[in-house]
Amino acid sequence: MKIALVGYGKMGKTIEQIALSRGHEIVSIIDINNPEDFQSDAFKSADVAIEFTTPATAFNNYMKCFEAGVPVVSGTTGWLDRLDEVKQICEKEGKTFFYASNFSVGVNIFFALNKYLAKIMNNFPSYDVRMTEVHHIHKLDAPSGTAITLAEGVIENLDRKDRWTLETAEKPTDLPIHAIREGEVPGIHEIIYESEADTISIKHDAKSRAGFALGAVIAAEFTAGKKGFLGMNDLFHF
Ligand SMILES: NC(=O)C1=CN([C@@H]2O[C@H](COP(=O)(O)OP(=O)(O)OC[C@H]3O[C@@H](n4cnc5c(N)ncnc54)[C@H](O)[C@@H]3O)[C@@H](O)[C@H]2O)C=CC1
Ligand SMILES: O=C(O)C1=N[C@H](C(=O)O)C[C@H](O)C1
Repeated sequence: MKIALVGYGKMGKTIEQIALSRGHEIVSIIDINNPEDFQSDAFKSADVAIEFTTPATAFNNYMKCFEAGVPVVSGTTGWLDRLDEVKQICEKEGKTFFYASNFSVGVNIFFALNKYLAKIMNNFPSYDVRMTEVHHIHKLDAPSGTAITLAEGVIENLDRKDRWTLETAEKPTDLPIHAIREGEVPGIHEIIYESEADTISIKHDAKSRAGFALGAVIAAEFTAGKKGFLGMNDLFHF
């Protein structure tokens, strides 16, 4: 498969290694200094573009990929206020877009576990819930996209919570997310339920970026040749 990389930072470089090891060809690499390459024949020849850039640049990159007729797989976080626009473009204009706040298989198992635990906790009101996420100091957004997805999973399934907040809960129905930035941590997410009697927590701790990158390449293999708005539920049928 012919892959274009949009964003050649920590994730772009890890994805390149994994894509090559799975027999794919990297036909174009676009970073901040060569946006004109979106119009190149090499970029247009790609079966799929894998986009990992920044919250401020992702949406514009998607539009450039769509204009070039190249399906997009993206994991960039912090831009989801424009998610509905992208979904509408896919629906109305027949474009292809695969999004995941976290591509790691382990985190997607963890998402399912989080929802199940939240459902159980409806019967146990003595437990309050909070979340913690830890990432490297270079990360631009807080809370992480994964933490937001986890918070949405709790809110959809636990009747006593109706929104997430960063750091402090303003009312009992808030789910607070504590975001820590330290060293080169690839990503840790923990959901903590605490009562007077005890604490129950579930935690995912990424050992490196390899799991995210492998998931993104598997998603790209799945996406090539498909139409519409796609996500990890389409891939793994959770
Ligand atoms: N969904 C997932 O599984 C994962 C998502 N991420 C997200 O992916 C994004 C990127 O993460 P990293 O690679 O660690 O960041 P990074 O900072 O190492 O790389 C970002 C790259 O994008 C480039 N860039 C900036 N503006 C651009 C533009 N207009 N066009 C093209 N390239 C541009 C930068 O020069 C840089 O090389 C972040 O939003 C992060 O939260 C990171 C890991 C996993
Ligand atoms: O910026 C990162 O590094 C990561 N970002 C994603 C997020 O915001 O959830 C996924 C992963 O946690 C690493």
